[in-house]
Amino acid sequence: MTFRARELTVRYPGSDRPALDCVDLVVPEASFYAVLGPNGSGKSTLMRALLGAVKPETGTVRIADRPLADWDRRALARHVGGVPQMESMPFPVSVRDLVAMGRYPHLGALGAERPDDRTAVTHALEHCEVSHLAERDVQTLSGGELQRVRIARALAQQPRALALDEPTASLDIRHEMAILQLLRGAADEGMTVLLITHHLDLAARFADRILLLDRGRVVAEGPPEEVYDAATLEAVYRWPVDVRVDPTTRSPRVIPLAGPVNRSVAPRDGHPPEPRP
Ligand SMILES: Nc1ncnc2c1ncn2[C@@H]1O[C@H](COP(=O)(O)OP(=O)(O)OP(=O)(O)O)[C@@H](O)[C@H]1O
Repeated sequence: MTFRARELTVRYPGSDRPALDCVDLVVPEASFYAVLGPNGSGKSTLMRALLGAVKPETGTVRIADRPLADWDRRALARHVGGVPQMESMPFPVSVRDLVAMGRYPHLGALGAERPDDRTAVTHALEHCEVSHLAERDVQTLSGGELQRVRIARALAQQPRALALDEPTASLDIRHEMAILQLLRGAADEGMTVLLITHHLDLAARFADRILLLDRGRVVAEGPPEEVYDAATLEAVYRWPVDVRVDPTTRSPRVIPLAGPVNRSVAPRDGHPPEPRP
């Protein structure tokens, strides 16, 4: 499934500047597409606009060549999944039941689970290595465990396109790599994966294409080797960097250099901090 946006502009109520400013993008079918950019550059807003969660001021979104507005909400939920950056868990619910919610758009009129639904839930729990937590209340999970459960819910949905907003932000190295490999494999098998991340090196390693946003605008778009230009990244992130090809992964690696600010937390009048007791 392809995501297409044309001249997409989103402005939040009361805001003097748009969060997204005339953004064009094409996320090709069966690709792994990463969206990068500094804090507040519009990445989450782009994901919300592509999934119909915020209404653009101007511009259009098409999913699988059909305007977003023409999609039946239930059909859209069957085909397109999303893992938002944050989500509160206000009610006690077991991990298995939360992951099973990913099956809702597929259930029949009576809402009864079929063997296919149970298999999808079991596989999703396994893929995200949370089967051992299946009976736990989600409110008792650690940050990384909950993150993996939320990804499992999206996988249980078996969408044809999946958008994820910083899904590995609280994961350790093993689980982060496992999830990225899983998403890469899903893209190779036909799923369209849209990933928002701050991990420049991992994005370069796993993604086919990168969209770089700054202050709501597209600064660069293309394969990682093209987008990862040191001068461009320095200008966007306002921090000096070096870009090298990693000899092991053969993908670009961004090395943040010593920066111009925040070198010390000592008081500005020159007095050293009080000694600790
Ligand atoms: N609901 C909202 N109401 C008003 N302004 C908002 C709202 N959501 C986001 N914004 C603003 O829109 C801009 C883009 O926010 P967005 O969350 O899309 O950035 P982001 O690139 O995902 O940032 P981060 O890397 O910090 O998650 C920011 O200036 C933000 O403060």
